[in-house]
Amino acid sequence: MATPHLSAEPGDFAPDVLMPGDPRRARHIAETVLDDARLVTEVRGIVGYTGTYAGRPVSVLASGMGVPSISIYATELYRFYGVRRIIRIGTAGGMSPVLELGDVVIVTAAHTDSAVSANRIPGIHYSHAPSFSLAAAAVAAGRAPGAGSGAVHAGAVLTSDVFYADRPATNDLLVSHGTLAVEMEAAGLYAVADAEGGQALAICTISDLLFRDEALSAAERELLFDRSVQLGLAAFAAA
Ligand SMILES: O=P(O)(O)O[C@H]1O[C@H](CO)[C@@H](O)[C@H]1O
Ligand SMILES: O=c1cc[nH]c(=O)[nH]1
Repeated sequence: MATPHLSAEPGDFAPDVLMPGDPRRARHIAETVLDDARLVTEVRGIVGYTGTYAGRPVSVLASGMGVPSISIYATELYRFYGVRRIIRIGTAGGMSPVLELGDVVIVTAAHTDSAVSANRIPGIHYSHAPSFSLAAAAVAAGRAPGAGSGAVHAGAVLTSDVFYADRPATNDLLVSHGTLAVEMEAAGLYAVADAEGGQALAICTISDLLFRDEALSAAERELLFDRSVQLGLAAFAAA
């Protein structure tokens, strides 16, 4: 049975789903990483594919941008399609000066200004955290020999509703409290996973730096995901 946002049939999605924001990135992952990938949904151009990787069934579905969008797709996957684990394959803006373009951040916590989370549990400042086993497995894969060049970090991000934000003082405070980067979905994914009894992780590639005028082109952004996809697949296999 289809949902309002997914035209896939029951059983079309694997229990493990990689979730990039961009539908083109989802197609690229399906075509270059999965074996025997087949299209299972394309409502609103949000494409999803299911195939195998190293003999294990794996799906990839785009999330669109922002907490509301990823919350819809993650809820429908966990609630109606039997999905158990979702790993977001995203980009993020580097806030901490320890980061360089192309570095990978395994998101072990997500602060947020998102209105979606503001009143999730009234009176409570909710902690947005990933599955410990997925995060630990991804960190271990990032430290393994042959994991590729560029640093792999583990730490907190800001999940923001606002892409074009002008808040240097807030950013300084976040960095002084250990925040590494900013993106727009991880906290929403983690909260939905908690609410639906699923597991989740976000692995983000640094596509631009907020403290220095450097950014990757759209084409470079597309190519840089290979390493985070490999870490995500290794985490699925090991966790
Ligand atoms: O590259 P994705 O995964 O979409 O992630 C980041 O890029 C988008 C903003 O350009 C937001 O969705 C943000 O979280
Ligand atoms: O949300 C995002 C994603 C990438 N880069 C940013 O600056 N913000």
